Amino acid sequence: MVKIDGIRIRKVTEEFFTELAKVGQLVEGILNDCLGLPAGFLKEYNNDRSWDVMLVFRYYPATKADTIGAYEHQDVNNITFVFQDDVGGLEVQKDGEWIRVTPIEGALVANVGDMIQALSNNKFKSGVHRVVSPEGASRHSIAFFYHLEGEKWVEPLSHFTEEIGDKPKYRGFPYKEYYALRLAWTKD
Ligand SMILES: O=C(O)CCC(=O)C(=O)O
Ligand SMILES: [Fe+2]
Repeated sequence: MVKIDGIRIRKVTEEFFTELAKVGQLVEGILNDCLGLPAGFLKEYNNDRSWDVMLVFRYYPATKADTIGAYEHQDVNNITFVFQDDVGGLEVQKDGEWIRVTPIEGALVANVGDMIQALSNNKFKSGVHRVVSPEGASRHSIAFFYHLEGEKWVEPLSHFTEEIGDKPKYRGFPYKEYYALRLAWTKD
């Protein structure tokens, strides 16, 4: 019988969550600089961590009828971090081709989400990805979704629109509106 130490699991999970939120801030700072935004802009804008979520997944082995663990999608949030085990299966789309994200021990996959795409007026695109079901084994992964707080107003930043003479490709919206639409869409 497996003995489960609930208190320890909770402690480790909370520590892990806290550390991943810090990684989120770090990578967001790198994106901020790569996008040419004023220093600390995204940090100040995305200053509420109450919508961040961490999920643990188990993907069952492929069957004849079912070979996809997670269908092609883009993440709704700012940045997602994925730890996948050595079974693999995560794929990212580039120029219409699916490219395998090879598992590397200890590596963290960082995925740009829809909010970075909207804020940057498509300068950085949200990555299209999927998970193919493993052959003859189950796959496990942990995903940390670095979000915006729901009330946060999202619109293409002036840096990528009026300042360079480009039209906004998106209207402004509160993040929770888009999030609710995407959740409803996933349930269909
Ligand atoms: O399990 C994975 O590797 C990725 C999961 C994923 O793409 C998602 O939950 O949005
Ligand atoms: Fe995803």
